[in-house]
Amino acid sequence: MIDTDALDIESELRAEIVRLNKVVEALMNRVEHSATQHYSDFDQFQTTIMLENLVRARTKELDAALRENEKINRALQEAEEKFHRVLDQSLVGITMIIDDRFHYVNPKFAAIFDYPVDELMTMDIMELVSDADEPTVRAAMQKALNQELAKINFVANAVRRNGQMITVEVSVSPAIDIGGKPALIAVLADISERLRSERQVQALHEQLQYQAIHDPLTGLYNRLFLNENLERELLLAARQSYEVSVVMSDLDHFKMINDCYGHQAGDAVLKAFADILKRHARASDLDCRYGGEEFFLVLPDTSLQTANERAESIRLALIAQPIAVADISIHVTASFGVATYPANGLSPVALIGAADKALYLAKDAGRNQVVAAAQPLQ
Ligand SMILES: Nc1nc2c(ncn2[C@@H]2O[C@H](COP(=O)(O)OP(=O)(O)OP(=O)(O)O)[C@@H](O)[C@H]2O)c(=O)[nH]1
Repeated sequence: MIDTDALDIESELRAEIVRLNKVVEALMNRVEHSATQHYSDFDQFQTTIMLENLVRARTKELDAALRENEKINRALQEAEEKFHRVLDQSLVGITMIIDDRFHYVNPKFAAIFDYPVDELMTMDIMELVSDADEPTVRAAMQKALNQELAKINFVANAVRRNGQMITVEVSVSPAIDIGGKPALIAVLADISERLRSERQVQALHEQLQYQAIHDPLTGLYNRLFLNENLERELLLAARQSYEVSVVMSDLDHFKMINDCYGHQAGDAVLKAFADILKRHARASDLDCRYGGEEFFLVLPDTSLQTANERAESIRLALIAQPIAVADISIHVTASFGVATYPANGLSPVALIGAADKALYLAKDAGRNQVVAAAQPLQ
């Protein structure tokens, strides 16, 4: 930007110096002319010398003022050059907007939107804003024009020259006066890549959290999750005085399935049984793979009898659904041991022990059956 005031002063000073030099020249001519014409007297000569001295002194002052002005101009030019260099090298986009049009954009701003600077200077700023975010941008600009806040920050979706959508973070300062018009200065950064990375990190974080507490084969909770949560369930039950039942189940002769049909078929059976458990679980239940072919259900606010009935319906569902693996259909059964807090155990270890004991009894009694923990444990 050129400082027109400084140029005006300089040309005025130069004009006055020229005018004064002409005055000196005219006076000298007059003295010489008077002397040759024999009209001069001593007073006239004195006055002329005095005037000449005055004019020379004034010329000197003006010369000094001119040099000072040149110095100021040079300083201004240097400051402007430095300012432009900073703007040119800025890693954020910077623009000045007057009447919704670009009055200035730095190279980074043009690079963010992939437009040549000249083309941007012919555009309305809303051409860069996504339709959905136009109201947000308009509202922010209005606030800046109204001088409502020291700084207005917002995030909006914008459109590059090739139509690609990007997300930009914008900071707009309150309007300043440029040539009698309100001008907005906005600083902007393309945060699309940062948002993408943040979303990836978030997704990875969620995936790791999921993997930490789930069994990868069946998608059920794992034993770690059960250990961390059963105690909490029992504490809640104690506080609110309700029963918590647990069901431990184990596929019958599972080793034979592996041996006869292969490990992959065994995996398919484990998955199919897990799906049955998921279908039979309420939102408040915990369905876990306890290990190998052993599974565990925690049923809050459920009596021993209800838990027994629910285990029975799972047993029947498994029988009713032969598991298809490739072109064969595998018939599988499972045994179940049921125990209830507080009757069969007060701690997670005691409760799991009671269910395990009942399961052992079910296996021992010929498998494919549900056995409830018979006697309250001490
Ligand atoms: N396919 C597959 N097999 C597994 C997995 N985890 C454990 N097993 C197998 O499960 C079988 C468990 O066998 P056992 O503990 O003898 O029990 P079982 O054959 O089911 O006999 P009972 O429980 O007495 O009815 C073993 O052969 C393990 O190798 C798994 O993730 N996938």
